[in-house]
Amino acid sequence: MAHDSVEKQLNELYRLLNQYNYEYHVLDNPSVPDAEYDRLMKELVRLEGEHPELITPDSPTQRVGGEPLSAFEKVRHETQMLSLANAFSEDDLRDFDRRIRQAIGDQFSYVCELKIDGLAVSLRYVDGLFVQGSTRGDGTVGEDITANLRTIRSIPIRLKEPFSLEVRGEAYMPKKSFLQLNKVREENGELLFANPRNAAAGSLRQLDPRIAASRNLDIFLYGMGDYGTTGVTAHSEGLDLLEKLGLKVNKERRKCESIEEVIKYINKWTDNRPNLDYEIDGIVIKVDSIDQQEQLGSTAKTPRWAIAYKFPAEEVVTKLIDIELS
Ligand SMILES: NC(=O)c1c(N)nc(OC2CCCC2)nc1O[C@@H]1CCC[C@@H]1O
Repeated sequence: MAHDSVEKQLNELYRLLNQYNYEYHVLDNPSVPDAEYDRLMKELVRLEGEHPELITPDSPTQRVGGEPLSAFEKVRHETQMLSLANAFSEDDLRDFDRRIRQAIGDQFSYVCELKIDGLAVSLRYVDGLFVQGSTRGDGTVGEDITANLRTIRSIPIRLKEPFSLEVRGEAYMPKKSFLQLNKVREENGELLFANPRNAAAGSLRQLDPRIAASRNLDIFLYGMGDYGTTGVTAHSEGLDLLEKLGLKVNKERRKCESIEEVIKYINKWTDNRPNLDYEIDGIVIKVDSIDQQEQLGSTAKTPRWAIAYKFPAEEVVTKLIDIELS
């Protein structure tokens, strides 16, 4: 390496560090020990220190931005970020299924996804480079939280192929990180977060990206702003494409050929939910074909081709608070 040009050395370090970061944070399957990653990162920091003019925004050293922002800019979403109508029972699911069949007939498939209990966000990539990230907001206008989203290690700064697309997903805080964060806050006499969703939302609304970087946030992507240029004809294909590009997509997704299969999937995850290391508040059910989604259309706020089955709210064990009788 010593004789290569500095640019070549930098590019090789980018390539290795991005690959190892992807294996660790997206595949959860590192091929080298952490010490090797740290050694290469130190080497990159040293080399960039000697040649600061060669530092580029997609360098692995640029994930955690510099100064805190004074405020968040507004971002208008190219296509509206819809929310979901809810189903609370098997009957609600059968009504949903009946409405679909009345509209497009019986020849269609569903895709079921775990409903991640976090904060809906949008990531924009241009020629493969992560250029902007924002909150869903009211579905039309959100807040620019690019600096905070860059700190999420499972978000690639550069896609594996130079696609320009807008992807949507749920940023979340893993259960373990939530418990650890509240333990530290309790020790420091600070207010505790009520649940991982609030902790994730609170972390992404920090103006100082170093705070967001310290919160061990993660993300699952679940869709695109529009499938137009990708040539994808089904939602399930779209998710496979996002995975191919290096984005983190939840592996528990499942194609279902009938509402019966959907109900079996829901029952499986009702029981298995405690074993996940992130919180889910339900199951999202979507018609798979993009053409059929377009035939079904949307209301002002929610698609007619998707619904969220919500788990019954767990009985909240209210901790008896000893009230000091003054
Ligand atoms: N939270 C989720 O895991 C999730 C998901 N897996 N899939 C979708 O699909 C969108 C696409 C069209 C309407 C909803 N949305 C999700 O969360 C939504 C985002 C906004 C409100 C819900 O949290």
